[in-house]
Amino acid sequence: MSGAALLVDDLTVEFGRFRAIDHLSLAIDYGEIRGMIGPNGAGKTTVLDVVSGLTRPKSGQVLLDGTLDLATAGESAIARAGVRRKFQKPSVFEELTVIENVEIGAAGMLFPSLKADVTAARAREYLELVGLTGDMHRRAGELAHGQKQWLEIAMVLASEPKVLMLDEPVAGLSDEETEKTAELVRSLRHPDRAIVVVEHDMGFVETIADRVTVLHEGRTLFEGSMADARADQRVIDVYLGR
Ligand SMILES: Nc1ncnc2c1ncn2[C@@H]1O[C@H](COP(=O)(O)OP(=O)(O)OP(=O)(O)O)[C@@H](O)[C@H]1O
Repeated sequence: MSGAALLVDDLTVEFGRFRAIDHLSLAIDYGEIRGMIGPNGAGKTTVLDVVSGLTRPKSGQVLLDGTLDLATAGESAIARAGVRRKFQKPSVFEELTVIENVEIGAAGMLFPSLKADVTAARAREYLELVGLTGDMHRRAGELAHGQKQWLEIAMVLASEPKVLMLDEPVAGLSDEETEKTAELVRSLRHPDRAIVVVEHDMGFVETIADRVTVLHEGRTLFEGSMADARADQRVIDVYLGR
């Protein structure tokens, strides 16, 4: 696939009289890893919420493959179309084993009506990818915080998403775990997949993102490489220099 996976077009989101997203337009392409950064309250989570069908905009569209409008589609239709999100806090089935978690997959948890079961062989492949094969028969509840994050990434991957959204994937992780997560996320880049990462750890973002979008007050302040973002005076003023 090529071209835009997600096309956010003139999106406006309001909570009461507060405008969280203000006529935002942006495109995220297949094959890319996009960092979505900006100060607290900039609107990053709100954008992910609209893409996943949790928040309805006042106006505008979010097109998947130029056709399905995620701004009006239902949550499970969005998931069925291949849009998946890993929330900040890991949510795994603590009582099940690591491999059972992947076999069930993220869809099984969020949308029981979706058939997302994967075979044990496939589940092993995903566990290998995230470095958890040695732990596959342990109870998921016994894993360390970082390992739970990686397990949940394997669960989300099991549904082979075209759009993968990661919400602060390295919050609370050690430097070593952060480095491992960066390596993992880079390995997920695929021509048929678009990856969006919201994160405040700029070192992490720099090592994974092809481009970053800096949001500020619900609008795009900057779009380009992380290196150029660091040198941009407006970005320094509202975010990086603080
Ligand atoms: N359900 C809601 N009701 C009212 N205001 C909301 C709601 N959700 C978000 N907001 C407001 O919208 C703005 C954007 O919030 P959002 O969570 O998208 O920011 P963010 O960029 O993700 O910030 P952070 O980095 O702190 O997670 C904030 O001012 C927030 O208080």
